[in-house]
Amino acid sequence: MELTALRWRDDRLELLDQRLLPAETRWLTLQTAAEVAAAIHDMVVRGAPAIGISAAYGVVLAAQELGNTASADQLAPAVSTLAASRPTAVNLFWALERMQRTMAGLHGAALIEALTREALRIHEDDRAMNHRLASFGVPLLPENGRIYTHCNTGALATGGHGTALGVLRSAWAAGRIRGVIAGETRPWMQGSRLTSWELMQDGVPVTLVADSSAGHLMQRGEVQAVIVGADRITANGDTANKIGTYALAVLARHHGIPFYVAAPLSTIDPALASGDSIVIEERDGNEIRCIQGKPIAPAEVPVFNPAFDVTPGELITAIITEHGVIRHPGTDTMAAHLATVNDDH
Ligand SMILES: CSC[C@H]1O[C@H](OP(=O)(O)O)[C@H](O)[C@@H]1O
Repeated sequence: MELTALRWRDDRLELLDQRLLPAETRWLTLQTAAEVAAAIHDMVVRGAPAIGISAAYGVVLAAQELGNTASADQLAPAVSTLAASRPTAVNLFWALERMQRTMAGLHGAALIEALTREALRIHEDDRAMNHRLASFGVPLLPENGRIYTHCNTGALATGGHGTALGVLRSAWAAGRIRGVIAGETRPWMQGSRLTSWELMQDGVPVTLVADSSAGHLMQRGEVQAVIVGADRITANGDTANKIGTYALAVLARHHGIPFYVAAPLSTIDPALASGDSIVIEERDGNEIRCIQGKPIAPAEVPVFNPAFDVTPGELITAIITEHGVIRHPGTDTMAAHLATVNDDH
């Protein structure tokens, strides 16, 4: 059975609590929009697409609570609560906007039914889209290469299969690559706790490494390409992704190694001209002072804990979406890609 981070069952949202993986598999059942917003903020569920899908179901839960009084106006507070859960991944706001467009002219049971259909569509579309995205990404990877990836961009971060990790899953299944190197991804350890766990379940050869060894591995010729996900891509191809991504892009450029970003169209934010405008989430300092709640630093030491950084488009070899490949990301190539999408839809 395909691994999933979330499921909609009996009109309730069930989330796999990713804070406990890989030691414990525990599902939480959520009944309100406020519970979903808290789960997103606390990273019970994380990953840009998975955050958007969860927020969409959060709107359905809010509408169910309102019942016959459900309307766009009545749902506005719940939408605002969900929108405030995390600031960087644009998929959250994209999904909420799709749900708001669905509300037009509907009330009560009809509104609840329409919102439920839309949330399920967002969920199913994401899983199908990841497989299409992977089909464009696999041919880009060096044959028999070992590919470095950062953070977690798999089934646990999306509606299923994954973005960057979806490309790697499909590449392994196609016999294209010989394995994956997963960076542990401090401080939240998505690489060690989630990516290595996902890949081992699928029998994909994975080697877990400390983030700090990435340059050494590239210098020794152990890495043939890097592929990562994204949380927000601006009109000129600048890409916000998990903290540490920018350093990997600089290292890859220095060593002449291709650097790919895999992300759905819902992660592209053409309203922002460049990465300078992206809000970078700062998280609690104890995520760095502690590991799994155990102190590894003085309790009062000042901490700076940005959850993301921005990689300039000129350091990215190509951005892979479900619609194709954007080589040499920049304002013109991004606009051309989006134009072909509009032409096809
Ligand atoms: C396809 S997931 C995209 C993105 O989300 C992750 O961040 P977080 O775990 O904090 O939600 C990471 O940046 C992934 O690359």
